[in-house]
Amino acid sequence: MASNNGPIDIRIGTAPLANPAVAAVYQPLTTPFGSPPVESVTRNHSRVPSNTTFGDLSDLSDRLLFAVPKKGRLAELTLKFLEGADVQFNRKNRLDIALSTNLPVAVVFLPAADIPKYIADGNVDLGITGRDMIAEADVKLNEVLALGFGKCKLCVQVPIRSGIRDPKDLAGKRIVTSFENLAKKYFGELDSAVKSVSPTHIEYVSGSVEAACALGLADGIIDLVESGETMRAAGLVAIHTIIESETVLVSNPHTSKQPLIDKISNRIAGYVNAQRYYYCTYNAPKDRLKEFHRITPGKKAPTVTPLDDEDWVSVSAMVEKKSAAEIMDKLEIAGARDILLFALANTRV
Ligand SMILES: Nc1ncnc2c1ncn2[C@@H]1O[C@H](COP(=O)(O)OP(=O)(O)OP(=O)(O)O)[C@@H](O)[C@H]1O
Ligand SMILES: O=P(O)(O)OC[C@H]1O[C@H](OP(=O)(O)OP(=O)(O)O)[C@H](O)[C@@H]1O
Repeated sequence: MASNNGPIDIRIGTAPLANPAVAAVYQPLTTPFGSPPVESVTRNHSRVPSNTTFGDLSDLSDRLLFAVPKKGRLAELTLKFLEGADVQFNRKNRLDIALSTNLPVAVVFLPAADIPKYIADGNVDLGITGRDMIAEADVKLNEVLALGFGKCKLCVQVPIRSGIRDPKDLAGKRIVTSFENLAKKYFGELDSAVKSVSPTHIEYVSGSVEAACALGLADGIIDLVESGETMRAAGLVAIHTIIESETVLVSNPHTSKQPLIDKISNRIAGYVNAQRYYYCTYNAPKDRLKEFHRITPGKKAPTVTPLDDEDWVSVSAMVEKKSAAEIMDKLEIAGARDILLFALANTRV
């Protein structure tokens, strides 16, 4: 995770600068932690040399800017959500801004840790990132939708062999983390509560946090835990959860693009819903329909269609993925035949 310490000079993309339209967008930018903000570069044409033509990019200011993680574990899955919402775009090699070809949207690829601040400052309208990143950036955003992936906990961890099991026993000691602000807040309060003589020392590292204790750099760490495998492999144990996180769709509360945000978030909600269900269809003996109704009640009720055999009907219903195998077993035992399970591309409720 990137540090939020002070201005960092970044470039949205690197090359090629030969095309003046592209060069206009490739001005060196500063992050929202410095100035000028991205918006003034990408949307304010006065910063662009007068002989520059924007070409395809001239309408950027009319587009909804949609920030997505450019790398890391959220990046690939996030693209599936854009596909699910039918936000089509062509991303040119190494370009970090891609214009949608079917919606007035520009997709902006940014580090997940920077997305909350860009949205809060109005530099982009909509974005996908982790709740942990939003808490660390300490900004107020509209949470539009939880996306059902990237679930993890931010935990205080200590070496198992240290014997420490109460975070209060870390007051005044050394903590290493990528979540510097949350760590300072948590241990600041803890130091006051236990009236620690010296403040807990918080050290920022950008990755491989779990190595810090073994290397003698820390008495404890604050890091993300999902399966707990990384933690256990490093001989650590979690002694407190600071926040629970999940990947979320978030927007700027003052955006002028609300109608388009509603349209896109509705489509993404349909896609999220589709990930939870399968569509199940099977043939069932007509005289036992009540029993099948109980096994697959569907969202409202199962669809029952007559077959060219008066003793049998075709039944279809949505079933939750997590219990799909169990349901298929029950259907088969109850006498259903030709049981088929289909993945859903999208849904509307
Ligand atoms: N093990 C995990 N399980 C589930 N979600 C996770 C896990 N680790 C991280 N996340 C989520 O993914 C987000 C991005 O994590 P990632 O490690 O990809 O960070 P990054 O800084 O964007 O990328 P990189 O580590 O490659 O620099 C985290 O803020 C968190 O919301
Ligand atoms: O509980 P687990 O399932 O083991 O997942 C937790 C690990 O996942 C993340 O690291 P990541 O793999 O993204 O690498 P990083 O340490 O370089 O950020 C996080 O920082 C933990 O180290």
